[in-house]
Amino acid sequence: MAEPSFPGRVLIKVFKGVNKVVKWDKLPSFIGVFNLLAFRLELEKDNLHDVYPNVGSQGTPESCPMKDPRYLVTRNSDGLFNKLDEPLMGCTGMRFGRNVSREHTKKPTEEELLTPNPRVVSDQLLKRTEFKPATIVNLLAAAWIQFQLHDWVMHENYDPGTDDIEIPLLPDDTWPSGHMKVPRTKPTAPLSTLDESCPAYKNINTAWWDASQLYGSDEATTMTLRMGAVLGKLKMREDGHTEYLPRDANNLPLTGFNQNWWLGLELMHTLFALEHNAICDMLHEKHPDFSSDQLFDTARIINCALMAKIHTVEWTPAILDHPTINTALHANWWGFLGEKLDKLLGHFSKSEYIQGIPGSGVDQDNVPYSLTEEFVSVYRLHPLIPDNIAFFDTATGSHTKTTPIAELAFQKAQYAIDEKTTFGDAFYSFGINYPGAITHNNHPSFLRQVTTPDGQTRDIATVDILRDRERGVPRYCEFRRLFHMKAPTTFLELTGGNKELADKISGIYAGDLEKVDLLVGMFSEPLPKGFGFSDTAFRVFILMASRRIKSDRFLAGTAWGEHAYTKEGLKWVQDQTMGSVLTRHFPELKPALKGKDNAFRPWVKVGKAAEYKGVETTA
Ligand code: HEM
Repeated sequence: MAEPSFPGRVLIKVFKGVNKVVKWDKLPSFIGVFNLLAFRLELEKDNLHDVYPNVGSQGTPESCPMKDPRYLVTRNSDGLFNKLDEPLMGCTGMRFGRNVSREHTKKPTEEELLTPNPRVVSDQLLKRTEFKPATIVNLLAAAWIQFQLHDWVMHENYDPGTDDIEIPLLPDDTWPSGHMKVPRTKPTAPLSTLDESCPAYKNINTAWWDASQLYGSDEATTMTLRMGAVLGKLKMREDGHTEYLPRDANNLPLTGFNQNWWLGLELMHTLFALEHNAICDMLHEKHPDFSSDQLFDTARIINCALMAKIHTVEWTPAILDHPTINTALHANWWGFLGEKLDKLLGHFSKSEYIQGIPGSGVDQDNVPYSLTEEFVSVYRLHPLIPDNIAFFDTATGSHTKTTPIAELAFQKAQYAIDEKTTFGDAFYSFGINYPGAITHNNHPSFLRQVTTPDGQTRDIATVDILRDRERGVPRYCEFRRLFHMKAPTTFLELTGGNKELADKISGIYAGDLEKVDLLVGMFSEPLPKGFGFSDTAFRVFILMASRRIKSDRFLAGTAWGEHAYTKEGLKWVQDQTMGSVLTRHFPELKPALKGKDNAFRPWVKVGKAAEYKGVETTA
């Protein structure tokens, strides 16, 4: 919890008054950014909650000594030593924190868990009836966010059959086997009596922005991924002119985190593994004295920071296409001085407002860094996934095939790359395919009956509802109040005047607005102009997006500098973009990216691609 300074308190108060008359998104953007800052300061004060009983749980230099001083300037795969005096902070296996105080996160009774029936919510409110595209972004934006999410979070569930939740099915439900069972989330061992009534869950990935989805969340995995590669590189499988991610015995990719795999993740992981290897080549040329470990370590922090920058100044402004957000997010990275002046004058100020959060000094707002249950909930963006992908030839734009995602998922993800489709073609196709809009009745059919490689068949829409309840995430109205937002007082207000939707939701929730699930509420509320997801979700992002950078020694702290990154490395981070990464590895994409300053917005339809009239690329 961070008590704001006097000017901060004034800012919060002023904008509380202003927002009674004008909402933040309607203000001119140079005022709106201060409104967002006021939100952030208030959220930092009230919405960061540790779930450990004492600070000792984050480890001490004595209980967890750093045996190899290399970790002063490079990341440890387990997430250790990011904070030197509390070395376990953000590590693999540490608990998810909370954005609301724990008395609001009680474990539900079985009745609360299943009311209203989550399968009914899935069937009536979430099931895709027709594909509704999100036309402000392309399909790379969907793949990117899942790729990032796998860097930050993942829960651990019980093995199927050990402790299942059985979801009652209505008589006409066609679910196979007639029984829908979902293994419960595994709670961590209680450390206090509070943990009994409000269980805590562990994050099986590191919570740091350390690209653990690519490099692994433990040192042993990282070593495996490097085995057989030289000069600090990640191992790839070469086949003619194409480099692929290597496979395990089950034909799943060998990478840092390979759950919930599909072609989108195949593309992202391949691209950033290639980028890692290109950074190693650059470093080797400039620093021929570097050992393989030094090359790996340095390339990893450069690659991680580049991804953090791409996410901050490219992905987020693409999906939240609003001038105030654009200004605020560029200020997060570059400060109000802006990119051009930062590059011209060099990094001279420690103020995050003047030159951005990187290098401005670590601050965890007096709460140990973790990602939170509420953060996971607002990232449940499964409607982004379409059911089919249309593929095109990069050179001619000719349509080559349209393939159901089910045939491009898990072990089959690499099958899209064949004699007709190169990686370049697949990237190009993602550049002009739309993801689904994050709204009602748009969860893909593929994910509403999906069998994962562990043999479980789940309806992810049902699971999305169930998990938030199970993990004690407040329902929509309470969630909004706890995030300092006004809760709606009627169903009609919730849906912004959409009577048909309001009546439908009211019917499902038996007229009790307080019972409306967070996800359902977020999908119902009217969006600010240009927004791809709800203002409610955005409040969590305002807080947590800055915190991910500001808490991290390798981004905000003492390890942000030439001594760790090298001069060339820092320049690489600051100069490269998603577009330059794509065209470095796939130069054939240049015509499609011509004139595009953001690779997550729909690309140019080259040649014959414009003739294709399928829903995948045509709004
Ligand atoms: C084809 C693509 C995808 C597949 C196959 C997939 C599958 C899954 C599965 C099986 C789970 C675990 C469900 C459980 O709790 O039992 C899950 C969780 C989740 N997915 Fe996806 N998903 C996909 C795309 C996405 C995308 C694009 C997002 C957007 C960020 C996303 C966000 C999440 C989140 C936030 C969770 C909860 C993670 C946790 O419990 O820690 N997924 N997904």
